[in-house]
Amino acid sequence: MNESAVEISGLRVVRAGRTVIDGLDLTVPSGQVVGLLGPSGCGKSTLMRSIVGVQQVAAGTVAVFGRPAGSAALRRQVGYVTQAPSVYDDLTVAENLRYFATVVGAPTSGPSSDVDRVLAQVDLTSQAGARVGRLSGGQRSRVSLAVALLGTPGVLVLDEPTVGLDPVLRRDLWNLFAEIAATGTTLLVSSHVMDEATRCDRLVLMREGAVLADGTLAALLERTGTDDVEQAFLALVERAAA
Ligand SMILES: Nc1ncnc2c1ncn2[C@@H]1O[C@H](COP(=O)(O)OP(=O)(O)OP(=O)(O)O)[C@@H](O)[C@H]1O
Repeated sequence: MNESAVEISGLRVVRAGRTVIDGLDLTVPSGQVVGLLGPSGCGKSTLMRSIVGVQQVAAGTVAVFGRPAGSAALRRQVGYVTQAPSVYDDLTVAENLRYFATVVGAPTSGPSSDVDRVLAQVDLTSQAGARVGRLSGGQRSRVSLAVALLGTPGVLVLDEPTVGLDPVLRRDLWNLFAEIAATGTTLLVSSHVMDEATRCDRLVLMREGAVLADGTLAALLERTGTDDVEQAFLALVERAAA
């Protein structure tokens, strides 16, 4: 895996007059599930918005597959699921997908239909005719994910996709992320639940708008001499303060 999916250098973001990301450098390798972990307000969503290209940046560069974040050529290359619901409750699952497939210019019918492909990928084929407003929380999360998978993006940016889900649904969703990554897609998944780290190929720990650590869980535990990510995070915070 030579090519990196995302390259960030010297990123600075100012929101409402306050610097919320300051001089951040990060490389995200291709085809992996990368967990973006850190406490609430540390800047995870802001970093993700910068990668998707919807955040005004004050300084630095953000490139996805070598192109500036947000450029037109990346439109089908980057899938994004925000924390806010972004599908229509009063439409069926299939209607939502056909609508968003049209938006991204993906085929909506026939043997190469992207709608059928993503429905199968998130295991919702049997719910295609159901109104989204009537689905369970876990099913709705998978509809949002299916929308982001339209057009086969190379990078999927998922902002706290497992929040509010029960442990079984969380496990199922993480299994699905691994399956998607196995097809070569890069997933950047944020969470403030540290135990979700065990499901990631690689971790980026954030605190106060900066990257505290970046690497595999095993390397992080070894470096900090700890047994889990929560302890590792605390050890790094203490070291930074020392
Ligand atoms: N719309 C906004 N306008 C101004 N400041 C904002 C806005 N959204 C977030 N911020 C600020 O930017 C900083 C980073 O917030 P961000 O949402 O990126 O953090 P986060 O790690 O994603 O948090 P959470 O886990 O709670 O979603 C916070 O200090 C927050 O108050």
